[in-house]
Amino acid sequence: MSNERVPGRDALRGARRVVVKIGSALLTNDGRGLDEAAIGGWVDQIAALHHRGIDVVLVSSGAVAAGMVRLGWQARPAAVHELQAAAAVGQNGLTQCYEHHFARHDLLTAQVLLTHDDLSNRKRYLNARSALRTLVDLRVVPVVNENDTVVTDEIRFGDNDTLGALVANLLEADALVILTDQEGLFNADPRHHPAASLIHEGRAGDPRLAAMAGGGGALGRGGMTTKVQAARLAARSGAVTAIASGRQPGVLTRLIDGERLGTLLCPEEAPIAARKRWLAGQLQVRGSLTLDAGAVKVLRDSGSSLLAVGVKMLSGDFVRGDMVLCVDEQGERVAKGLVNYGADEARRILGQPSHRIEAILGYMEAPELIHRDNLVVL
Ligand SMILES: Nc1ncnc2c1ncn2[C@@H]1O[C@H](COP(=O)(O)OP(=O)(O)O)[C@@H](O)[C@H]1O
Ligand SMILES: N[C@@H](CCC(=O)OP(=O)(O)O)C(=O)O
Repeated sequence: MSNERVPGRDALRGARRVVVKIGSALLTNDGRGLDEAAIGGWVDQIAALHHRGIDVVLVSSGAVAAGMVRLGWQARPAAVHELQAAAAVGQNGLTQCYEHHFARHDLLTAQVLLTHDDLSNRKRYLNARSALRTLVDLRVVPVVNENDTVVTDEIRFGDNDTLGALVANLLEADALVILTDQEGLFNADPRHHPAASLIHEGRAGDPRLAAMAGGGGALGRGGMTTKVQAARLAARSGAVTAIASGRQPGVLTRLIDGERLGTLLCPEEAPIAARKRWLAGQLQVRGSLTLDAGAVKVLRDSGSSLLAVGVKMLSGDFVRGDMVLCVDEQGERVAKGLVNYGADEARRILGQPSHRIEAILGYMEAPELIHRDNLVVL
């Protein structure tokens, strides 16, 4: 065990929002039914992080594997209708198990089942995003899985590593933690190469990693190939990805404490710069804010956050977390960013100093209208 400081590990240490993905092999103890004791242990760690104020969203596989055990099937079926049936049976068990363990910590869970279609269709993407954000704001722990009973090949993610990365993008999470049955990414599959060595840190986009990663075991689907791809996807919105063994005691809390466990894959650029590039690439804006000359100057010259006091007008029907365009009084584009207040609330606090927000709205979501980490100057 090493406590040596490694730069990328600081991003994990400072994480405020984390997506944790747990794979089938771990959850079902290699196919022997849901491993209740292990699940209880991960839930204890997630609850500890939650009580520290860190938002945790869980992406849990295991529906098909748990359903197979409940139905007494020895091998993963190939037929889609049988996979769907197994998933329907197993998802029930998963939900019960998480609900039971989180209840020990007085935490509520919510089952969120998604398909690829839900995230590629703009309207459904926004619905999924606002539902997940609302759950997180309510301090509920969302437990996400693919909606296996309705997926067909065209609309399936196929693996929950990808789903985990897309959820990290959706929620602008700081980190994606993928728990699996190996210590991390090795330079060759350790099941076939016992002398393979662990990669401690790497760049998410490094093509050499993809070459080292192989396919998965009998229960899982994607192996390391999809985990490395997921790290690359997560890096688009600035999230770091850790791949680590779910069997390491206290793995989640130790990772978030910055301990050098598993494999850490970082965005090519610093997380904030990566997030800004991703923001700049988001085409859809839901509204616009007209800034006064002072606000334009501080955004351009000092990279400051945007405060309501510097906004003169707004248009559009946006909700908290939507992308809006900031323009100057001549209508020139100045910046784009994710707003902390929906249009109705924003209208009420326009031109007001931040210390008045609570008196006007009855609560304060954040002192700034757009935080500088979520703002990109054009
Ligand atoms: N380079 C590698 N390093 C580590 N594991 C690898 C590598 N290449 C392939 N694997 C395989 O990936 C498996 C984990 O992926 P998978 O079976 O899909 O698990 P999960 O259910 O956690 O997603 C490991 O058990 C291992 O055999
Ligand atoms: N939605 C599927 C997950 C399939 C999957 O990606 O499994 P894994 O590779 O173990 O994460 C299930 O719950 O069985």
